[in-house]
Amino acid sequence: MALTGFLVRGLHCYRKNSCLKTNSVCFLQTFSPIFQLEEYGKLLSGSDIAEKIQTSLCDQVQKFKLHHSCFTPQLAIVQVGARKDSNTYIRMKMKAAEKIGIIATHFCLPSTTNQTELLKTISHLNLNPSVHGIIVQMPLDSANMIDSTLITDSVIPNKDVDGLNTINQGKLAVGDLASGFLPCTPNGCMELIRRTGILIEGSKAVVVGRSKIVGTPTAELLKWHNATVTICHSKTKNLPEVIADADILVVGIGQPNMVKGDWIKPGAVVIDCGINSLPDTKRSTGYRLVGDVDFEKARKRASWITPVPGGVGPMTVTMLMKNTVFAALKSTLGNKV
Ligand SMILES: Nc1nc2c(c(=O)[nH]1)N[C@@H](CN(C=O)c1ccc(C(=O)N[C@@H](CCC(=O)O)C(=O)O)cc1)CN2
Repeated sequence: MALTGFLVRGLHCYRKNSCLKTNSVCFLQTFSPIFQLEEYGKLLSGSDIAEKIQTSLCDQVQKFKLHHSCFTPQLAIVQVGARKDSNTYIRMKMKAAEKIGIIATHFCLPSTTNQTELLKTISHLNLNPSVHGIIVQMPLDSANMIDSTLITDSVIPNKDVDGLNTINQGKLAVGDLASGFLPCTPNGCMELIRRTGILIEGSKAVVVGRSKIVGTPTAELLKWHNATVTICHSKTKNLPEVIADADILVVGIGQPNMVKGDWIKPGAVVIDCGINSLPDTKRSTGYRLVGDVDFEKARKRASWITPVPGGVGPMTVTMLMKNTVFAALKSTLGNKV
């Protein structure tokens, strides 16, 4: 391990106490720096953090039920078509909801569904007072042309637990992080970054990708947490040089192993939002999942790095659950939340 990497890690770890998967940060702060001379960045396990948050959400729901016996958060998951990946994600959402005490209902519409029919389904859910949160699983797998922005905008803002409605995205754009819903993957990324203990304020953050679901809102969140943010996209020149300056790197471009390990600044926190499936004949499934970052090489330079699978994905599901519980609390307590 290069000395620079070791020093950066030392500083980074010293800044703030953090609640982590392992007790490694406290360990580093308390004992001899020699223990910092490890060769690899620490794994930032979204699976472990997600499990802890889900347990705490479950406790909150149970406690609240003691005072409001009829309190049961309800989530409607709307799917068009039957994409295999979407089926997997919806199964994960249903499982998490059950664990927490949220009633999740899956509305599975055929791929022949047209825009008018989909809008009608959403309108019913908007009007149903027992439904607190609505998510339309993306991408839509329809044989018809459907305007996905029109669809996400048709979910009323106070049930938009996906945070993709233009009203909620607008709130985020102007720095109102409290009154609406934050989109799930970006909120999950922030939670992961916070748990490393890195000081976000004043840090240099680079976000690769400008999608509505990941890149753009993550950049907004980092900006409102006082990082200096650079957004990169397909037309960015000198991407490796821009990435080399990042204390915090968030990547969401959907291109397997696109970000190379030697582009990473030693000591950087690396959050990989990519979930790409590559053929792998050695596995019974016939494929393996990889992120957008070349994990094996990047972990030799990063201070913290998320794996794929088990990184950002489980946090996305968990933030959806958190938003749903919040939506149910708001609808029960009104402005007192
Ligand atoms: N309306 C939305 N659509 C989509 C969103 C979203 O936030 N809102 N995000 C993604 C899909 N997604 C949630 O919907 C999601 C993606 C990945 C995971 C996850 O936990 N993945 C596992 C691997 C699962 C596997 O075996 O394939 C992991 O990374 O460990 C959860 C949710 C696009 N659509």
